[in-house]
Amino acid sequence: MIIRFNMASIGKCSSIYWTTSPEFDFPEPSSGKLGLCKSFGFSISGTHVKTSFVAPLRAIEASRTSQLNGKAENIQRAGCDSNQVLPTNDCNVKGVHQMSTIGNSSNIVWHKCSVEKCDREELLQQRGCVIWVTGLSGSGKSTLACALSRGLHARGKLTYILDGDNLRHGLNRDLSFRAEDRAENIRRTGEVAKLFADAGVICIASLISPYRKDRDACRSLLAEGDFIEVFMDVPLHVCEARDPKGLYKLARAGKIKGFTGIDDPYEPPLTSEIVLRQNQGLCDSPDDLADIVISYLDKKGYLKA
Ligand SMILES: Nc1ncnc2c1ncn2[C@@H]1O[C@H](COP(=O)(O)OS(=O)(=O)O)[C@@H](OP(=O)(O)O)[C@H]1O
Ligand SMILES: Nc1ncnc2c1ncn2[C@@H]1O[C@H](COP(=O)(O)OP(=O)(O)O)[C@@H](O)[C@H]1O
Repeated sequence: MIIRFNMASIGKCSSIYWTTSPEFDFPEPSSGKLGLCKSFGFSISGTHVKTSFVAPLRAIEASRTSQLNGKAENIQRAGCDSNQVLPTNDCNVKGVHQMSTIGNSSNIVWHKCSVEKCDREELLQQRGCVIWVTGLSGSGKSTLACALSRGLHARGKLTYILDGDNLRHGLNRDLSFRAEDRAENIRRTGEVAKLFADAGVICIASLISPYRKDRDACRSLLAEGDFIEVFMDVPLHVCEARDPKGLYKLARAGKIKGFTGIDDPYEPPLTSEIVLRQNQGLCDSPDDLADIVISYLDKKGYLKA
């Protein structure tokens, strides 16, 4: 396993690192692994013919409210009523545009396409969701995220990691570690994670995300069950003993202010879907921890369409 840390100052943040996936071998591609096509049967002159094509999909079925993430403010989308039947190719039905005001954006209209989340899921043979890994710095979030991505990849499942450290190199480079900026960091990441889930991807977000209300706000962006919170329940003294980047040492010495767990709060989840904690003072290996999460996904039906 090769993990290299390069300390950097990006935008308003200092002491952040790019997290590299431990190197791993990709399995040989096997035909049909991702199940691109669904087989449909039809008859020609009484002969049953099987054909394969990407399912044209549920235009007729119109939209499911779960995919509209209806909790995200009062968005009424053109032709998106859950009871309304849309013609196959008609993404924007004329005359039914519904203007909305969302945050500071007014006069905006939701554009819908007949290729939807479930169609992408059919293609990928998995269900899009967000695995939200939270915990103190050094609790093993990034390591778990990589092990999970590796384990799922080996099973032919498409994942993408949104790592807090990494996002602060780009999308979130303008944010500091003040509570408001952490909240904005989590909000943006939650929105991006939601898009990945909508794409049918199993999105693994790994951020300290110290505030319960910020994590809960991300949960509320997704359909019931699609936000899976994983709490790395590793005590501060263990994280501090690990201190792979030397940040706890700097925080104890007062050289980093507002460091989570030292002079900044961490609110543990109260009802997370999965808690990963030490057994009698010993941590399971990252692969064993990843297997716990993979079993959960399997049990809940996320590893098939
Ligand atoms: N003040 C302070 N507090 C906590 N962490 C700090 C701080 N300054 C820098 N770092 C480094 O930034 C990484 C955490 O970034 P996140 O985006 O996950 O943080 S947060 O969710 O906005 O709280 C975190 O990475 P991880 O160790 O992977 O958690 C640290 O390396
Ligand atoms: N399950 C584990 N058992 C033992 N050590 C671990 C485990 N997971 C991670 N570590 C080690 O703990 C340190 C912090 O892990 P990391 O994934 O960078 O945490 P975080 O992303 O939460 O800051 C690293 O040195 C890593 O090798």
